[in-house]
Amino acid sequence: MLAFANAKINIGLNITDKRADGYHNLETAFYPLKLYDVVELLDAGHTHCMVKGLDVPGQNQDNICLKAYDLLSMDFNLPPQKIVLLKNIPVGAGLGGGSSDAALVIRMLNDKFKLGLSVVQMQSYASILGADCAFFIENKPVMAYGIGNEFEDLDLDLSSYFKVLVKAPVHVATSTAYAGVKPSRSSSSLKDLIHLPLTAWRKELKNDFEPSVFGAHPEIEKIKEALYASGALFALMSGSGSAVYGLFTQPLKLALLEKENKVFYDV
Ligand SMILES: C[C@](O)(CO)[C@H](O)COP(=O)(O)OP(=O)(O)OC[C@H]1O[C@@H](n2ccc(N)nc2=O)[C@H](O)[C@@H]1O
Ligand SMILES: Nc1ncnc2c1ncn2[C@@H]1O[C@H](COP(=O)(O)OP(=O)(O)OP(=O)(O)O)[C@@H](O)[C@H]1O
Repeated sequence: MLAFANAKINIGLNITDKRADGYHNLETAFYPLKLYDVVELLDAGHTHCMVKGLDVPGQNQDNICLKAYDLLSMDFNLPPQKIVLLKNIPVGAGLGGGSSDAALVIRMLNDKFKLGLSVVQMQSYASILGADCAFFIENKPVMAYGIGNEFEDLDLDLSSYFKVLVKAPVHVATSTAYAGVKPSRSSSSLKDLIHLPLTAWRKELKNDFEPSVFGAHPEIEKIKEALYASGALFALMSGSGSAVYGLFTQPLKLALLEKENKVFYDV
């Protein structure tokens, strides 16, 4: 069985407070992108993971895909599987690639072995593996709250915009990025602001990770500036970075940015 795990972007991200368990409450919008890892499940003599494509830091045995398998194995009698991951979504980019792979493994195991799990049950398994993992079970635009695993439907369609994603050669670890932010409650809620015309987003929407991540890596801020200078209606760093996206009315090529960065078009 073979399936595709998509990336996400955050459209606005307010970090509202730090919780007693060390995690942070936030308010964000998740939007799925057309940028994919590929996951294949094959029956095998023993369960293991093979990674191809982009380098994933750490050992294959620590891959989050195996954590997803192990989690379901605690409740179901699953035959051993070889999990082949073709990694294409940049890592340490704020695009949720690892979380998406893990959510996809849960969905694939549910289908392949007819486990009968509901969406809510799969979301609750996914939440154990990562804060934003549950989003990838349904993969539809949502407002997210709590630690990023409480959802409200969001009526948002960006399919008419040409989306460009730029990944600087910098790995930003999520935990380091959270440690750099001082949480604060915003006076206006993102849920209201996101329904303003897209041309107002530049002034109204923010990502609370940007000040500290841009401070540590000025080249990421330069990418955002370059996207605006090239005509983006809206540009923002995704999640904890380092990827930055731009929304354009027309297709374009950003040859200068391609020199130093990986640029993905029409995502
Ligand atoms: C930055 C975002 O991509 C925004 O959507 C997500 O919040 C990241 O979610 P994620 O990668 O699934 O995060 P996890 O793998 O669960 O957590 C990684 C680390 O990030 C921090 N973390 C994560 C989520 C959250 N709401 N508060 C946190 O403080 C914690 O230090 C945690 O140890
Ligand atoms: N399948 C996977 N894909 C990506 N990273 C993985 C995977 N499995 C384990 N990891 C570990 O997770 C780390 C990436 O997590 P981090 O939160 O820093 O990045 P991210 O790009 O925001 O991704 P995510 O939101 O999916 O966690 C990697 O350094 C790697 O050690």
